[in-house]
Amino acid sequence: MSLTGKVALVTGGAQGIGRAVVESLLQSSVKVAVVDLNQEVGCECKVQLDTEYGEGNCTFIQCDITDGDTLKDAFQTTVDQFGQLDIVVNNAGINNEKDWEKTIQVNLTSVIKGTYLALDHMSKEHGKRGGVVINVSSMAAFLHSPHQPVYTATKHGVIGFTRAIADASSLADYGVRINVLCPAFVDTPLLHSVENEANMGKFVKFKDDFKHSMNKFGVLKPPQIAEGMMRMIMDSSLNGAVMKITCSKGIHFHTYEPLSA
Ligand SMILES: NC(=O)C1=CN([C@@H]2O[C@H](COP(=O)(O)OP(=O)(O)OC[C@H]3O[C@@H](n4cnc5c(N)ncnc54)[C@H](O)[C@@H]3O)[C@@H](O)[C@H]2O)C=CC1
Ligand SMILES: CCCCC/C=C\C=C\C(=O)C/C=C\C/C=C\CCCC(=O)O
Repeated sequence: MSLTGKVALVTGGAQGIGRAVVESLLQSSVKVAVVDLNQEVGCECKVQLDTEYGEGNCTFIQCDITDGDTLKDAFQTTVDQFGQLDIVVNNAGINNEKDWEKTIQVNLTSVIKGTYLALDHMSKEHGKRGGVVINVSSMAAFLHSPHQPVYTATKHGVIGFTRAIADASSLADYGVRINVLCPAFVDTPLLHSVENEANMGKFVKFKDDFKHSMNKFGVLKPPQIAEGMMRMIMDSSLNGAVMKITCSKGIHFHTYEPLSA
């Protein structure tokens, strides 16, 4: 897939993994809508991106992705401003075991909504030209970490939803590839939330165990995740693919046993 002239929307794009993805897209001459809850960080991000990549190539849209109408407006604003939509990265996520229902809303429900909105704007079913969606899960989807039961559940859910809707896209010829990316630990503000009782609730007592895991498995940098993301966006053979990124194996794909009768 050539990226020249394409338009992307990245949720949670103002910092961390999303910010690294936004920069990689801008480096490939993609126009980008940065959709994020955090007004202050989002505005700072926009100023820095304008300085580095030139004005008119990105926009910041303040949006709480858990508010369905606001998320819908963010998609429409992107299309109104840049004329089309080709790439959607449903990246925004939180770690909050205390307010675990919010974690489900942000990490799973909003990823589903973001995927359906992406299909509204890109699917051949709606007379559009096709495109690509990448949903961000986590290596937590392959573990059963006692520190983060609901976070883990949401990340399992993102994989299940993405593989199923990718099959639907293929069967119904939506022309939209839908893939999922699962990073191991990445050095972002989210990773430091494990220190806080406000995030971890009663599981905060496991924080030393968690730090032991980080030491054991290592911590990636956001540009390493952006590299995997760009591969998934550009490789037109990928639909329903589950990419893992770890310190030990780098970028690789999860494989599933075929079902037997
Ligand atoms: N940092 C890590 O170790 C790993 C992170 N991930 C996943 O990667 C994704 C990005 O995480 P990080 O960059 O680490 O987090 P981060 O906390 O650094 O950045 C997340 C961004 O999402 C935004 N956001 C949060 N709630 C939102 C909402 N309701 N509406 C709109 N924007 C919202 C935040 O304002 C922030 O800018 C998440 O889905 C996370 O679960 C996956 C594996 C490892
Ligand atoms: C333990 C509490 C974590 C709270 C959430 C904070 C960060 C989230 C991180 C992730 O999503 C990644 C979580 C787990 C997987 C990490 C590493 C597995 C590496 C496996 C390997 O290298 O083979």
